[in-house]
Amino acid sequence: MVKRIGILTSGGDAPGMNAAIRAVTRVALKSGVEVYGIYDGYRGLVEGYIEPLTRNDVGDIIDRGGTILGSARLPEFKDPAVQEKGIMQLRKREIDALVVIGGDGSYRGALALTNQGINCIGLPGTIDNDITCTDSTIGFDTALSTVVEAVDKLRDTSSSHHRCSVVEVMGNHCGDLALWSGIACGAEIVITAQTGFEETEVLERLKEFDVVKKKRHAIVVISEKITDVDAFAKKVSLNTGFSGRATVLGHVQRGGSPTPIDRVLASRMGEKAVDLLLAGIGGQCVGIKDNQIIAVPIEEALDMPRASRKRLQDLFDRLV
Ligand SMILES: Nc1ncnc2c1ncn2[C@@H]1O[C@H](COP(=O)(O)OP(=O)(O)OP(=O)(O)O)[C@@H](O)[C@H]1O
Ligand SMILES: O=P(O)(O)OC[C@H]1O[C@](O)(CO)[C@@H](O)[C@@H]1O
Ligand SMILES: [Mg+2]
Repeated sequence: MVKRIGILTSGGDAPGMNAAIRAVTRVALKSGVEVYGIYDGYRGLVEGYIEPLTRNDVGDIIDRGGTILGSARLPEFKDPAVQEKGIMQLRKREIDALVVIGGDGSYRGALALTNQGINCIGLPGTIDNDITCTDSTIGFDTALSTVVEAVDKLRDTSSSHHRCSVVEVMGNHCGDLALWSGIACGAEIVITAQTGFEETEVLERLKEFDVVKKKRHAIVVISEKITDVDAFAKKVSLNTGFSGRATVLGHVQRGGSPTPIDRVLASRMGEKAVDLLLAGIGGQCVGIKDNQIIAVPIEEALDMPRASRKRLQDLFDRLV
């Protein structure tokens, strides 16, 4: 029977991580399990930056963005010798299981620990929505709201000045933030790793929005890591009737108070993580499918091909 669990947040932070920390802590404490907060992700695990969490420690945080535990990226954690140091820190404190809130990279660390005898459960805390086994990750809905609010504002000023706003959004290699916000904002063009990027074709389409459709503005939402948006905006100015402006939304997308949807999702997922650990289960990650909270082996989750977004992309095309 598990007596003491640890919890850490790892990788890029995401709004709703605090709600998950709160849920895990409170559900565990109510089940008679002690909870230890591990600070700064796997770095804190390896260095022993670990403190007990009480019910009050996780009070007043459900509405707060970021993570009270701090997060970090520690590439060295791929090394089994470094993992061993983390395991020693847990054994010293008789912590026998762990909840890891993070993205796919963090899940790989959780899997490695599970394979060495520390049961870990992964919760999908990332704005990228790039964990295939779940319809939504914790933080995606909030980041999407942030993007939508920003793009709506850019549309106002773009319209006034007959401009094309090229808006770069995060997502790592996942185009969900771009596609969802493109639909929600009525963007003219969405570019993701899945759509591909043919510069001359995009410029031709922009000319058509200007000359044929007589649009006062054009919004191009583009996923990060595809092209240099400043250089592309200059080409828009040179080759179309719009004057181009690039906006990189950047880390503003990672902050802010989580939406109610993210708070509830995080609470439901946190509860599931504790229930799995209480049942002696590790090496799984929690997801939501068709509004049901599920658990999938981490290995399977990491191997799943990304779900096709063709239907949503087709919808976007029909709405333009
Ligand atoms: N193969 C691996 N084995 C062990 N640990 C890993 C592995 N890959 C990543 N990690 C650990 O997980 C941390 C977070 O991974 P990563 O930077 O990929 O972010 P993430 O969890 O995918 O979140 P996000 O992509 O949302 O920022 C890494 O810094 C490293 O400490
Ligand atoms: O905060 P950092 O380390 O610059 O990482 C940025 C990356 O993290 C994320 O915000 C979350 O994975 C990605 O969208 C982005 O590519
Ligand atoms: Mg990732």
